[in-house]
Amino acid sequence: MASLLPPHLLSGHPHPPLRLRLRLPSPRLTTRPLRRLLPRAAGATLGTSSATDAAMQEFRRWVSSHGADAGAAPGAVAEGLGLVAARDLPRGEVVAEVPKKLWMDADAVAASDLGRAISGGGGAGGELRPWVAVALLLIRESARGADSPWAPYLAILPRETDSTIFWSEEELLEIQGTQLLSTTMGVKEYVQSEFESVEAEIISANKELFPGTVTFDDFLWAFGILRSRVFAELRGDKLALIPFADLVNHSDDITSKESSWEIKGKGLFGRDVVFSLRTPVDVKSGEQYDLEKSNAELALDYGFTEPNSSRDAYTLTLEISESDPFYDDKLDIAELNGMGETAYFDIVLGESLPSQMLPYLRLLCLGGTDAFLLEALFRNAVWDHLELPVSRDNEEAMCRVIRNACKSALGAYQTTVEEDEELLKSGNLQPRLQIAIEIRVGEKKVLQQIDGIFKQREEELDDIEYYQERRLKDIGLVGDNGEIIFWES
Ligand SMILES: C[S@@+](CC[C@H](N)C(=O)[O-])C[C@H]1O[C@@H](n2cnc3c(N)ncnc32)[C@H](O)[C@@H]1O
Repeated sequence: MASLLPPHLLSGHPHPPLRLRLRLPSPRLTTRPLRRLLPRAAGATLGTSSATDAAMQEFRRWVSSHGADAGAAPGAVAEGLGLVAARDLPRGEVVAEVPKKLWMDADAVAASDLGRAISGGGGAGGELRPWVAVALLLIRESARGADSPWAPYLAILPRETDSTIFWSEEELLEIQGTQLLSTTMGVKEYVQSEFESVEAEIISANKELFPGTVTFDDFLWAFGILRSRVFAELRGDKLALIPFADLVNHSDDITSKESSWEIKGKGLFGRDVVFSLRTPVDVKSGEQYDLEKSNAELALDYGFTEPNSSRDAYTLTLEISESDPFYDDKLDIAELNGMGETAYFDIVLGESLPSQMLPYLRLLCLGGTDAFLLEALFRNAVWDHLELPVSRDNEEAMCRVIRNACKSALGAYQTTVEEDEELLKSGNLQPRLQIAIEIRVGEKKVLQQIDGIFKQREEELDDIEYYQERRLKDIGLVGDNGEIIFWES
């Protein structure tokens, strides 16, 4: 999905070529100018998180008429719209109870004229990915304007968030060199390709459902809405937009991972399905996000970051090169240990390296006189050996390749950590610029941390105990202080 720059190759013999890929940005940005021709529900203001008073009133009425507003009501808050407690709510209190008929999900698609067109048309329509089907429902219902049963909800949806998928080319320049730019471009390319196929197979074949022109930006809007509002656990076929409950904002005070919602039966014989949301803490704010997300993921999905260093992360992508003379053996060993040809390691600021990273790296770098460890004879024990340093050559190659990769990745940023920190200190930054700076400074710090770990390792190369030494000790030929034990004496 993400576009990758050419791999970093470890050249020279006797070590095999090693491929270490850092996800880096595509050289050219291809953002399209924003253009919206799609009709919108009357009364909607489609600016960032701003709904008109009339639209809000209508939405409140709609929510209330379906009995969804249990303990809270929609209101304007610092993060745009949110759920505002109607009274003091103790922990565990129900704040929203949204009946199934309000959800925008696969069942709603199937019951709509869009669903009939998709299934009637046969072919690819019937195999639509759930998110694509719901995205089309959002666009179709927006096109119906006031006739749509979801009109009051559609009218309060933001036109865009600060997610990087909505950034202009100029704004994206602020994250030049970052992994986030690469991911953002990859996501947009993916959405573009999905759009091209639904445009050809569904949109242009059903002009009566999609009057006017549906643009890529409309489709990207729908994708952005889903990405930022769908509850993480409602994936795949269960994907659903739950109006009203999706007004819950993220609060970094909440550390509970407990799910604060459930889908349950209500009414006579429990036949009416509702989405019930509870407060996870004693306050009015709710929580819906995956707390494990890095700042880059928060920026991509929701358009904000958190000033918390444990959210600064960088993903190292390591890969067994197909041109490695030991490719088959290395792949076999990786697979036997639950890994594959490519491995992704998320490195978090202030945390140690993921435990599998060093063994995997040593495996990639294995060659020359160490290649005997790749023989079938060692297959069951080799991973244990890789957990510890194998040889000076191997350990040195591993440090060199990682440090070169860090150096090259760090060279792609336009600013230094110090410059970014100065900018952050100066304050009063536009939200997107603030996000951009926090992301790029965070990534650089993680890269510097990785480089530092391997620099220190390089300095210790002469003092490390390697495989041969451990082996000699194991079989009693070397004493604990490294002296050779002669049985003749
Ligand atoms: C599920 S929606 C919540 C409702 C949203 N505030 C609205 O106006 O429609 C998630 C979006 O709310 C905003 N948001 C939520 N929590 C936030 C926070 N802690 N800081 C900044 N923006 C936040 C972001 O735009 C995010 O994409």
